[in-house]
Amino acid sequence: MQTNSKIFLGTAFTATSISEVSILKDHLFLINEDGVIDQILSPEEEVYPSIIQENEGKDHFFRLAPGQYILPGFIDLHIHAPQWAQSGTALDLPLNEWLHNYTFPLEAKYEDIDFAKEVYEDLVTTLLNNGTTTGLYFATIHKEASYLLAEICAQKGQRGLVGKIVADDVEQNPDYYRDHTTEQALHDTEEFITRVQELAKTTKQGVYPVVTPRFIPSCTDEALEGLGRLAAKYDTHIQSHCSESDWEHNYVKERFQKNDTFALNDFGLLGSKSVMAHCNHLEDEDVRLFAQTKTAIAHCPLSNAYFANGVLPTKRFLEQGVDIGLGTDISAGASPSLYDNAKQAVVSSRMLEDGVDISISQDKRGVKESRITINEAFYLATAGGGESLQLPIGRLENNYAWDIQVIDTNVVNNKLPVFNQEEALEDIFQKIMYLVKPANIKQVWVQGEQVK
Ligand SMILES: O=c1[nH]c(=O)c2nc[nH]c2[nH]1
Repeated sequence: MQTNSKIFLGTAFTATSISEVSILKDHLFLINEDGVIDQILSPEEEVYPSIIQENEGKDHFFRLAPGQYILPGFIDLHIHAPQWAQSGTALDLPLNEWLHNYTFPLEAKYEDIDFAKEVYEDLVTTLLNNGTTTGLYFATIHKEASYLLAEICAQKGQRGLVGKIVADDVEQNPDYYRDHTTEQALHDTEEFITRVQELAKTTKQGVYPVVTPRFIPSCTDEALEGLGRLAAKYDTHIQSHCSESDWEHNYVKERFQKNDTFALNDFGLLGSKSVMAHCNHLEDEDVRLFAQTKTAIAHCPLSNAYFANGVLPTKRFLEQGVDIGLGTDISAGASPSLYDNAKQAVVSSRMLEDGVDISISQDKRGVKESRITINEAFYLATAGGGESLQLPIGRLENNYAWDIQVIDTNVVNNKLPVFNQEEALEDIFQKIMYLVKPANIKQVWVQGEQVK
């Protein structure tokens, strides 16, 4: 091993397929200077005892305590950073009214860089404390505050993918919160991309600029076209909202006589580095287009309960070959925790399968074979997020980044109900997924560096 590298000894869980979680009991994880997993050794390997003997007690050797476990860090595919300031409030209106009555007035305040600093620092720290090692963020229309968010991710050690929002349509956006010309919106986006790409050169874990049309209703055709061109020119990630609610889905159909997916594709906004939030209203041809273009979905189950007018058929879309990860969608989803969203993804899928209106006969009430398991929700929060972003993250495998959370099941203020020292590790894993709180997340590491 190279010098200055790190070695971890402990039991870990990692997704090896959409439905399978592999248990790496008492394994050694050898991490290189770039913060990448170099080797994973099981106790059966010949060199295993000698590596422990040579390294135990040194600064770079980390042995987990009894009751502690390693999980990959979570990957949050959809966060509205400015909306952290209203999380847990203002969820009483449908999407378009919510945007105009609460969200645009709040986001307009991020012209004030001091306000942005206060909120963004608190949010990035909170997400790290919840085990989120990578975040895909919408900022606001303001280029300075958007850049500040990328800087804060860089400083705090989180892998941040950040977009300056574009919203230039005079009809759909209020005067007080709008890109005032399309040219300015595209110019600011290009400047933002090049500045963040410069910042990335000095950031171990990576920060990435993301081309971010808020959603089709916010943008003129010229802006959407220009953003497609910028994404291609700089090979950036792309994010937006797609077919989220009945209102939004129908608005796009009326404007373009086609669905969101095909309109976005015409503007060059679908592709292997594109992540579209929600997508609850996709039809079969839309799903095929996503699979063909390798466009991913950010599934935000808590938010969907308020704004989507339906449940994402996660199981079916996964079977149709679409990459899917999980998003908190702060603040349409009030919780900063992907644990909460993983649980909700399971719950929502069960309700979709069974149906909810008992006045309808049982055989017609639900959508058969829709349920997902907690293993599948774990896949979405980890490996699925990595696939969606096309980054080597979200799995404990050679050549993946050492982005992990150390879970302590024995903390005083949230001890998990493990009473039998011989309890099956499969069951302990499920208890972790259902019951962990930030207090249990003892350490967080990103790209081989400790950030909590
Ligand atoms: O959940 C959502 N949050 C938003 O901020 C937003 N903007 C457009 N569509 C949206 N959906």
